[in-house]
Amino acid sequence: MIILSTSAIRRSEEKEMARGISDEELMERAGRGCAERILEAFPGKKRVLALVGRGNNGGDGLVIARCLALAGWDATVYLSTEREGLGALCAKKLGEWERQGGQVAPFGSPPWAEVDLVLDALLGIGMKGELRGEMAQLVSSLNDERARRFFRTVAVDTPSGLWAGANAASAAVVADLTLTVGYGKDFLFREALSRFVGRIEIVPIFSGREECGGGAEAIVPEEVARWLPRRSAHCHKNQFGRVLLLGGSRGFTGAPAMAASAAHRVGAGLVTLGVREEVYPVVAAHSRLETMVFPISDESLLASNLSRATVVAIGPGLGLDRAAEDLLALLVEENRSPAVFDADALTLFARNPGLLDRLRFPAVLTPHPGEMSRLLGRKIRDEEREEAAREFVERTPATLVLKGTRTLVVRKGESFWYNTTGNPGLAAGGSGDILLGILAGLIGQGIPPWEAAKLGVWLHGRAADLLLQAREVEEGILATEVVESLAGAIRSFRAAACRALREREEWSAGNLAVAPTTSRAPSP
Ligand SMILES: NC(=O)C1=CN([C@@H]2O[C@H](COP(=O)(O)OP(=O)(O)OC[C@H]3O[C@@H](n4cnc5c(N)ncnc54)[C@H](O)[C@@H]3O)[C@@H](O)[C@H]2O)[C@@H](O)CC1
Ligand SMILES: [K+]
Repeated sequence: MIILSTSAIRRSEEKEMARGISDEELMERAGRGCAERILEAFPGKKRVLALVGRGNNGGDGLVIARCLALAGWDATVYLSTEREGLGALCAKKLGEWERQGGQVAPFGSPPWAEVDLVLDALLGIGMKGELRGEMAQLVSSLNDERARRFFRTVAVDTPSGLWAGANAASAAVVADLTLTVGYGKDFLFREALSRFVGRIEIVPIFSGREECGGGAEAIVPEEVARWLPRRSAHCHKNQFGRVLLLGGSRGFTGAPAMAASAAHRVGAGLVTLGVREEVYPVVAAHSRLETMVFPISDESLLASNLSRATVVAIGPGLGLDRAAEDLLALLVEENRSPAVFDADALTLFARNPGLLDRLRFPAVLTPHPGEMSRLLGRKIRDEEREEAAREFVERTPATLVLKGTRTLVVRKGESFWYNTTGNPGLAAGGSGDILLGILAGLIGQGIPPWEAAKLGVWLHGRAADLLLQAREVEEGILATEVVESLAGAIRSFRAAACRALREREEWSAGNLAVAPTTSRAPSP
């Protein structure tokens, strides 16, 4: 899904209106689409407080509140301004809300107590400059209350206070989830602003499609669904690849086994794991029974596994000694299948950059910011991620997966692709090993590395998001649990693809122009 500037999004809105779609219908599409995603992300009946601003962002918030109330949630609206100050469409949606029996909290005192979720529909892309006046105070209270009452905040379109000129020190809403409307908005994907934005979902509202963005794309489920097609009933294990994983040394016995589990769980046909002799018995004993473990020191086993592999992944717990260097050099010379490089393999490339130039097979490199800094020989700040990534891929045909809150996938001549899934629960040991295994498992099945990289980072984050949804705390999400959540992640991109089809069918049937007529008071 393309990522655009605010002004380009405004132009898309104008084009849609030129097709005969009113601004009210766009608001209904936006509000209903957001509500559906909120109901999915926060299961069970919740208490929601919708903070409503004067413009169309506030109008979106009122449509969302209406939909949530109709779904049985306990919804309350708080207006950030006196009623006379509301824009026309926002005032109309407020009228619909009240006719439905919706509650409006008294002006001046937002009822923070006893809410599970706060909806930030104060300001969207109509925001100009840094926050001012009472709005700045309201946003600051919201952030303080979130910190002490532990509710979740969902931002509608943008976290209020963020705009193209914002920086990490700007006054803005801190959201757990941002539901952005239409297309991605460029500033939302900046790593330095990710602490405000949280997870991003894009809620499509335009029937037409912009062909060309500003050189950046968001990885969204309805698109990644294409890259892992349904299996034919007539299939056998060799069609799903032979993954060869190499790593594991003293003190690092879990990493390669976790990577192997992840490869299995995304559907790899066969997974072979080569580890150092000194840890071979330990890794063989605690790996999954499905994984075939062998000691790398057995040269004939290594050679035969290398020749038969449909993908090789190397790095987790590999070590940085002479033996690790030799293994990497051997791989670079002998391998002809696609390969994924992570962890110690990246540090070894940083020490010996000439090796990277000798790759004669498709490669994916998955550095975290520290490893990226090592590869480029200088420290990379959040603001420099894109520039550094571009500089790196100019030198090599490899696909680069630059990890971060907004993991970036890029290769020479292509747009930047930003991941939209994942949560702070992934900030724990083992996450990178799981991602490596996912990527290897997908590539091994014949998915081209460039697509597999985008699909893989999405799946990895989504698996963690499903865990967070079920546990409601980020703390203590284990990498092994993320592996077991991968089936749910696969199901969820298929469900999203179905939803995208249904939304388009509803729009073309033209049944969203007005609010539902069913008058039903929200639950008390
Ligand atoms: N662009 C589109 O295609 C669509 C936009 N929609 C919604 O409409 C929003 C844009 O609506 P509007 O243009 O009405 O603008 P907003 O609702 O984002 O905000 C406009 C108001 O914000 C106030 N404001 C601006 N800068 C401020 C500052 N620095 N400090 C304090 N207050 C400030 C002004 O009083 C202005 O009236 C989008 O973000 C989205 O939520 C949707 O309804 C559907 C379609
Ligand atoms: K907002």
